[in-house]
Amino acid sequence: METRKPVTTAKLRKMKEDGKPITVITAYDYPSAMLAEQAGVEVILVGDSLGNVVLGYDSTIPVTLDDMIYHSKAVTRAAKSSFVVTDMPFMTYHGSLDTALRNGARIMQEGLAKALKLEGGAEIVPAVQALVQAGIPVMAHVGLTPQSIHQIGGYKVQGKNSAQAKKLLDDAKALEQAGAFAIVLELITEQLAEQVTKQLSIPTIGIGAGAGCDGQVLVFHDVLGYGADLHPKRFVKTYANIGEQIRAGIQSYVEDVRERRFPGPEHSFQMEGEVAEHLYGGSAEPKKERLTAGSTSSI
Ligand SMILES: Nc1nc(=O)c2c([nH]1)NC[C@@H]1CN(c3ccc(C(=O)N[C@@H](CCC(=O)O)C(=O)O)cc3)CN21
Ligand SMILES: CC(C)C(=O)C(=O)O
Repeated sequence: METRKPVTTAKLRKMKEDGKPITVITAYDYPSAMLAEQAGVEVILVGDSLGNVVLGYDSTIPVTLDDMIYHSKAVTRAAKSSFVVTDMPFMTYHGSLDTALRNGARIMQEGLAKALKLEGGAEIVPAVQALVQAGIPVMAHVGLTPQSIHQIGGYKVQGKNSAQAKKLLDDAKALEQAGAFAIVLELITEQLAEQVTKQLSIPTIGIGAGAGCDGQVLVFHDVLGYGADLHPKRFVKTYANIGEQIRAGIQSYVEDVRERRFPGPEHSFQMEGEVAEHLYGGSAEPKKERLTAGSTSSI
């Protein structure tokens, strides 16, 4: 069905040059990645936001390297042509470069991601350089960096005063210089994001950063209205309400079982008459109780 050529970093760069918006969504498992792939996104991000939306933590800090690898494995099995980027989680690319390289290698070799994403500015340039020199594409991430939430003190717009805006622009340039192939701009003003986008030649991918970025990323569960951690956020647009559909579906199932409407004869297997005869001397008629209750199941 999907005949698209695999997306590459070169293609993303070309899209920026051609002014074509780059589409990115997170995914954390096989079916969600399969649906994102079929919908035609260029990039699937295995974000450490899985800590919030899949694992039920209240930040991304508890997410481990093994968590990221486990979810990457499921996503990369489904993503035939989308470019899969996986977050390096909290504190796995700090300290020695050797540790950053070893952790990055595990995500690439076991998770089969095509690139890694790292949060931070100039301070992570050595880690970005080391990974890029090892042949790994790196996506940078500046602005609101949720792994530093306790230092930042809240999920609020970053780079608002001129000194902070200048620092963010300098960080972005340093990350491009270090070899990053793209950069996420999270929760910054539209004007600052436009400046960064103009001054860099690598694509900028915005979340809560306005319309001037080269691409946009949102969290799967936010886009679809699916489950936990869904207090409304200004920068999110919700395109479906699958949480409601899932709850209603489960409720119908529960009611059908309680009212003996499920399973119906079409979901059940009948014994051969002579086996029934040998077993209990009866006929192989389906259960009486169910016949009187009737079946209302659809499909
Ligand atoms: N479900 C989900 N979606 C995300 O986008 C997301 C996560 N989880 N977890 C990891 C980080 C955390 N993120 C967040 C979380 C909250 C806000 C938030 O409440 N923002 C306020 C803006 C506050 C201000 O005006 O400064 C908002 O109303 O959007 C923003 C980003 C983005 N990431
Ligand atoms: C929100 C995106 C950019 C992210 O970093 C994540 O999903 O963890």
